[in-house]
Amino acid sequence: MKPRDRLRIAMQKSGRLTDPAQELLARCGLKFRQSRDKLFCFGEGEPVDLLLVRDDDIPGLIAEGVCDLGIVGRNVLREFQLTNPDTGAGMDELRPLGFGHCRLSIAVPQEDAYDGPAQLQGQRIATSYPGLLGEWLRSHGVDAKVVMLAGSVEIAPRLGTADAICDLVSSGATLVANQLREAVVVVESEAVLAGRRELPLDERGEIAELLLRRLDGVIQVRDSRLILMQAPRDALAAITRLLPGLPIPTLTPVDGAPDQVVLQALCAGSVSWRQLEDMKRAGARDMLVLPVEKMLA
Ligand SMILES: Nc1ncnc2c1ncn2[C@@H]1O[C@H](COP(=O)(O)OP(=O)(O)OP(=O)(O)O)[C@@H](O)[C@H]1O
Ligand SMILES: O=P(O)(O)OC[C@H]1O[C@H](OP(=O)(O)OP(=O)(O)O)[C@H](O)[C@@H]1O
Ligand SMILES: [Mg+2]
Repeated sequence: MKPRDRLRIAMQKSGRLTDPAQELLARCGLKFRQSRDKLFCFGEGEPVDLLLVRDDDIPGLIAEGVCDLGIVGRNVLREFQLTNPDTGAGMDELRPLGFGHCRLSIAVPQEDAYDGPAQLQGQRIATSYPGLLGEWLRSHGVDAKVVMLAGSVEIAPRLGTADAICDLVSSGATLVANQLREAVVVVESEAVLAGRRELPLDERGEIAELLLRRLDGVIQVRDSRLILMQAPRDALAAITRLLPGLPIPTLTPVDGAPDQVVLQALCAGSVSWRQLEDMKRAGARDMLVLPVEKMLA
């Protein structure tokens, strides 16, 4: 393979992870020129290009060295690692990304009660995730038959081809529509940044490090709010106790009002109206709550 000096990131071409992944990369300052076939996007500014593919292909592309990093569901990454132990061993989940939340769960027909793993002994379980299901069954000492299906897994019990299923669940609506009940969670999933455990030691490694630092800055502040207010000094203790995430505020004196300060704090999580009203009752005024775009410590 020809050596590359540009970093290449794989992401889903079209699906649930596409928009949030694109938005995340944009927040990291990456801009791409879309090529005509829209499978390869050349990065403008930073030497980082994008490959748009089926999500199932992402771990393999990283393992083969075609891409350096990928944005993919933990469910897909782990399944690849379990079913490709040799190539999958050097791969890692570098960062959880906080979107694409779902879970891989075992579900049984609604009329069946679920009273533990032993109930699945000898049953046929339909899934697109034989690696993850197989690992769960082994670790719970259950001997069951794994029935592999590429899609529409939820219909298998009604067709009589399986007794239970193991598939992704988000709202649970698909399970209900197929008269199934969620019995047990096998994996909690979200989108992750996947990559090889050892980043390349060359220029690409340096770009990857830079990207990881930017990503950390974006992830860290994504749910944060900067709060500004004026407050009497003697109310500071009470107000600080009301700040979400209990941050240590920065205080600035107010000219001509020695008993007052301007308080600034980075709060983890949003600040509700109720919290603002409580702070106002404690003596705060002129409160501003601002979203935070980036952070570099
Ligand atoms: N309700 C959900 N159902 C399925 N996956 C979800 C859900 N919510 C989040 N996800 C996550 O989004 C990922 C991509 O889901 P999507 O349905 O877009 O994939 P796909 O149909 O396999 O797409 P592709 O065409 O790329 O193969 C899943 O692997 C999972 O990690
Ligand atoms: O708990 P819910 O919110 O109902 O989501 C779960 C369903 O979503 C996914 O299917 P998707 O809609 O992507 O269809 P597909 O499997 O045909 O791609 C998944 O395979 C489940 O069937
Ligand atoms: Mg797929």
